[in-house]
Amino acid sequence: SAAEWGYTKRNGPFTWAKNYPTAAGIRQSPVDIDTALATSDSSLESKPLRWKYVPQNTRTIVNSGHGWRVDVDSEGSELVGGPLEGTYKLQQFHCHWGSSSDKGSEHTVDGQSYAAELHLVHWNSSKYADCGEAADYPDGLTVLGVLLKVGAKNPELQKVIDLIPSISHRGEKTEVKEAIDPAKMLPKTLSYWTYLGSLTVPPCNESVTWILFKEPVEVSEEQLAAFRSLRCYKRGEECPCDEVDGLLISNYRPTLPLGTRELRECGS
Ligand SMILES: Cc1cc(C)cc(S(N)(=O)=O)c1
Ligand SMILES: [Zn+2]
Repeated sequence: SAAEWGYTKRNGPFTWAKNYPTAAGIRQSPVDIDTALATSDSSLESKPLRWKYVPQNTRTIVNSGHGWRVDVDSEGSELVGGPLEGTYKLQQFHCHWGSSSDKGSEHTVDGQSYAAELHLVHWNSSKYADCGEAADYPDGLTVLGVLLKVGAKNPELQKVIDLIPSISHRGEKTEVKEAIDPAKMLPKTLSYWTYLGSLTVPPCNESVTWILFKEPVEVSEEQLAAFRSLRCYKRGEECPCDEVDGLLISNYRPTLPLGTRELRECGS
């Protein structure tokens, strides 16, 4: 419907606050990472970030109309340590990109955009029953962010790309037959920045502890082009968005002010 949020002039990030007032809050994401502001924190260094994923638990990939999303059976996964209290479980992962590879990441670093950004969404299973409930609490969610830059073809992400033709239109979904290992999409060095923020999509709940790895991971131009071949409208319907024939060529939210929030870092 026309009211549906998106990334075009008519329904894009600058219109979201109309229907989703939280989008105008003071704990919003993404933000520009001003590396000079980051404070290193010994407590982060003393509790290394640790994760365990079950590749066989990656279930389905869906075209949400806002991008692709791989839904995961949370059982057996866990993320602990670093800034986190308790255990978080993996719920889904997805990506944000731009119409050309000079932009597309959601977070920027000292004003620099990357070509894309991968998000692994986790929910606090120590305190809440599921992701939906957790999304309503300030300590409910944690998203691991990975900056993607143009380079070599990413073999693990290629398993996602191979499925894109079968979810070309909004609402289409398919089984993930070949297990995708989220751990293989993370950078080698585990240095990261962390701050308290929000979902970067409506309703923009202010319930996310962001952990953004410092080291970018490579993805090829062809793989980025595949992301941009997704359509934002349903098969058989005409294109509601004023994008080039409804292609999802860009789905990143511009940065919001960090304000008085603390930005911490772990590792060089
Ligand atoms: C829970 C959730 C859902 C979606 C679609 C996207 C996010 S994000 N971009 O904040 O990682 C979080
Ligand atoms: Zn995201």
